[in-house]
Amino acid sequence: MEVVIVPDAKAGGELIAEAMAQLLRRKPGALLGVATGSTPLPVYEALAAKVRSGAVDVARARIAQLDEYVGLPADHPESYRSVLRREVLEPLGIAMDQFMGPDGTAADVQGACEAYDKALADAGGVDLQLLGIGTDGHIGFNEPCSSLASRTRIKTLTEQTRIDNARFFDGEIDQVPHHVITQGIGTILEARHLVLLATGEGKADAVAATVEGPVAAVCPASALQLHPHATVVVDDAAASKLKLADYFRHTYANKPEWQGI
Ligand SMILES: N[C@@H]1[C@@H](O)[C@H](O)[C@@H](COP(=O)(O)O)O[C@@H]1O
Repeated sequence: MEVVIVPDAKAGGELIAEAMAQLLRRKPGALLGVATGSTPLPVYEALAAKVRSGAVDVARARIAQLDEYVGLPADHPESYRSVLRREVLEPLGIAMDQFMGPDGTAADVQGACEAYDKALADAGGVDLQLLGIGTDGHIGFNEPCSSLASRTRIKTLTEQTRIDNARFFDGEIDQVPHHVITQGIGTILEARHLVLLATGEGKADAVAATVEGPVAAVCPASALQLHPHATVVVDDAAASKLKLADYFRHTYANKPEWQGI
C-alpha cells in the first residue's frame, strides 16, 4: 500500500486525475470505477479540466458505479446514477451508453447484484477504482463487518451512515433509504488499481484503522492492505492520526523516479 499525504483536497484531486489521465493515455477504453460523496469531487473537477484543455481524451472511456440506493427511482436526484451523471458523465462528456451500474429499482435485487458482478467481469474488470471512505471505515456501502470476500449484494445502512448522508436529503434522515446495493469487498479487490481518497479530520480515525490497523471486517477499508496496487491519498488533516506519517511523507518525497501513483 502506498500512502500519499497531500496538503489539501485540491492537490489530492489533481494527483488522482493525473493517474486517471495516464491510464487513459495507455488504455483509451479503460473502465474507471467511480465513487459518490463529497470527497471525490476535486478528482472529477481536475479530470474535467484536463478533458477541456485537451490533455486527455475520454471519448472511449467507460465508467462503472460502485453502489446504489435500493428503491429510489433512477431519475431521483440523489440516486447515485443521477449523481454520477451530474458530477462525472456530463462534465466529462461521456455518454450514458458508456456507463454501467447496478439496478436499484429491480424487483429481484439479488438477481440485479449478480448481474452487475457479471457485467463488470464481462467488461474486462475495473482498471482503476476510486474510493472514498465512510467515518466508520466503509468503502462503497460495505458497512463494518461486511465479509472481506463479499460480492455485490444488498446491505443495510448503519444509523451513522444514514445520518452522514442525510445532508443530501434536505437534512432529513427519514428520507435516506435503509437498503443499498454495493459492490462487495471481494468485487472491489478485483479492480487492477484501488485509489482511496480521504480528506478532513473527520476521516482521521478511519484512515488510521485502514492503513495501520489489522485487516479486519470491522474496518472494511482495511481490506486494501490485501491488494497488490492500492494507493491511499490523504490530506494533512485525514493523516493526522497516522503514526507513520513522517515515513510516508519521506518515502513519497524521495520516490527515485516519478512514475505516478
Ligand atoms: N457510498 C458512499 C461512499 O462511497 C463514500 O465514500 C462515503 C463518504 O462520503 P463523503 O466523501 O461525502 O464523506 O459516502 C457514501 O457512503
